[in-house]
Amino acid sequence: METNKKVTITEVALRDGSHAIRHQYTTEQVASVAGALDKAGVPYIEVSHGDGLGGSSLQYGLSKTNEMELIEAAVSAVDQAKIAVLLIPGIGTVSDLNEAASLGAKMARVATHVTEADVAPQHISRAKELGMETVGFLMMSHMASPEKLTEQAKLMESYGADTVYIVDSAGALLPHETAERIRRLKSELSVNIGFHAHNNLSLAMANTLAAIQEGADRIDGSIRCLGAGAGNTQTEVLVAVLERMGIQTGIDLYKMMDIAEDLVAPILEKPQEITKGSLVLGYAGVYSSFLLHSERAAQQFGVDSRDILIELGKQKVVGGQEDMIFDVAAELAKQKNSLIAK
Ligand SMILES: CC[C@H](O)CC(=O)C(=O)O
Ligand SMILES: [Mn+2]
Repeated sequence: METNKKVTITEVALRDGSHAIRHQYTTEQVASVAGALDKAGVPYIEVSHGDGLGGSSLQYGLSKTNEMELIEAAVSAVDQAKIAVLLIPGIGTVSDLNEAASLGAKMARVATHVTEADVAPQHISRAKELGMETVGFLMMSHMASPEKLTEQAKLMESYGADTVYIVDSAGALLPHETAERIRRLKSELSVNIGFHAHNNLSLAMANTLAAIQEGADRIDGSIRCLGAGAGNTQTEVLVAVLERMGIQTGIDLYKMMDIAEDLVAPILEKPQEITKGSLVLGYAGVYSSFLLHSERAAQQFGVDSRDILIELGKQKVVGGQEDMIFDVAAELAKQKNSLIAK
């Protein structure tokens, strides 16, 4: 692998990690983690509800703290780092984006299902008008062929995205599939290409390195693996690995290790690991953010959460269809009860 290369890291624990702690971040936690990440040299820190701006709802999970207060706290805590926000059109609105920008957010990551980039232009243009850096974030990328993904990535580029991300929302991609997708985007687009992994099949690091090898410019990580499902590529580990490979991130490894240990570990309800539930997310190709919802539905309906996830995978359920989790659980319970009654 080439050396003297540079990779730009976006830390997503304060957004993707929100799923793992049921959106219970406090302003104190966000300010202390963002401030410490800033001092460690992390260039971009994403802060929002797990499902992006406007995500706080019964459908996606209510936030303990209004995300605008979290964004404001993060902005005040940093000197060099830029605060990013995630926005899924339809969940987040242009007025959410206006408010986040007025509070000092400098990057908008506009996220769509991998085949639905065409819902993004309005939000990308508004973010640009607001002077924000823009990212087109193609979620559930394992569900599209490399050809389809390239077509959708080109749409994001045509709307003005400065960077286009391949997002492995389910942690389902294998390294050769990641490499193939990044290679195509690098050869057919002119903008920066990014990669966002989930570790459900223990492949986040392998996929990330495959992406970097193919020329990915930007990589997402979550410190202490604090992200949905089994978490993302673990940022402090990535910093160490890239340092060993001679790839520059500008991030201080010792400081990151201390933040992980002293500030982030205490936030976790339990250590991040690949549980049977998160493994099935990757195996069945289901949104990582569905994990806790499925576990709750399994308990409520007395069924196995793995069966719910496998069925959701078969039905190719996508983000925004969280209500299907309960429908599937209810259907499985009905089938189970009718078998018992026979
Ligand atoms: C529901 C939004 C989602 O968490 C965005 C993301 O990080 C992903 O698709 O992996
Ligand atoms: Mn994610």
